[in-house]
Amino acid sequence: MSRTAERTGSVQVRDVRRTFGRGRKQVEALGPVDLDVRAGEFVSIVGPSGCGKSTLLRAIGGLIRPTSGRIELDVVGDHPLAMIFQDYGIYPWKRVLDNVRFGLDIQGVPRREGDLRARDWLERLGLGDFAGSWPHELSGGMRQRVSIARAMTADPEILLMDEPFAALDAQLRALLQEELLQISQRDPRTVLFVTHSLAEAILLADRVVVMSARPGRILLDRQVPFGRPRTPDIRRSPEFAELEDELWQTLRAEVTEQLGTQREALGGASDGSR
Ligand SMILES: Nc1ncnc2c1ncn2[C@@H]1O[C@H](COP(=O)(O)OP(=O)(O)OP(=O)(O)O)[C@@H](O)[C@H]1O
Repeated sequence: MSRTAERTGSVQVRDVRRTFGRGRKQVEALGPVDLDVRAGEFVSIVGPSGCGKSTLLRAIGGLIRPTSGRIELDVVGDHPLAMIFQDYGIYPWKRVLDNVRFGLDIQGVPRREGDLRARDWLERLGLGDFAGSWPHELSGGMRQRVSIARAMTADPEILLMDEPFAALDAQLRALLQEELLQISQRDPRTVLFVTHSLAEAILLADRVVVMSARPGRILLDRQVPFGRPRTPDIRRSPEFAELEDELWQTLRAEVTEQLGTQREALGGASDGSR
């Protein structure tokens, strides 16, 4: 059983802002954002392109510092977080098993135990026969499974997933969504999941948060009206369609506004050049 049985892994984001650059090149990327995620809760984050979703995730993951505000994680382990990115983040020079064991190697877990845990997750993700393969020998979907296996093997209290399925074709994406749904129900833990797909967001999460155009703030925070365990069949229910529609209405307004601003900026630039 994972550490969430001890109810750790909650996340508190308080009045967090992040800017990049200085002077005229300064970009207000994020905030102010307030967000509470309970231990064991799965929260999906959606928002227009460039609104600061990755920035928020990277700040929670400790990869960047907020410009202001604070982030608190209620965790007990020394390595409480794992991140999964769109580009898989696996090392081409390491075989599959070594990639999956990598986080454990860093934690100083003995190799034998690391191998057992890594093989266990490779089996669960249908990659048992590929432990000795090189990443280039795998398909995109298999590589993404390797990065999921690596994150899960580390048994993090908090899992941060940044558009993990964006690079996959529609069928593979649907398959991995279903696998992730099963994994997250069998082995619950705190997950923050960034996606551009509203249906994916609802299928997987307990809550969906919609962010505004940059600098991203939280516009809508909705509980998903389906308990656990659930199956992908919920996609066919009227409640699913209703929530998807509500999220889209909010998101649509933001995307439209963003497009308008971009058009104005382009129009201004071309006027100026005439
Ligand atoms: N290291 C950086 N230096 C300068 N600007 C940055 C940096 N990282 C992000 N930004 C800017 O901050 C804004 C938010 O970026 P971020 O990647 O967080 O958005 P996002 O919502 O994840 O976008 P997408 O949905 O397209 O992946 C963007 O305008 C981006 O250009």
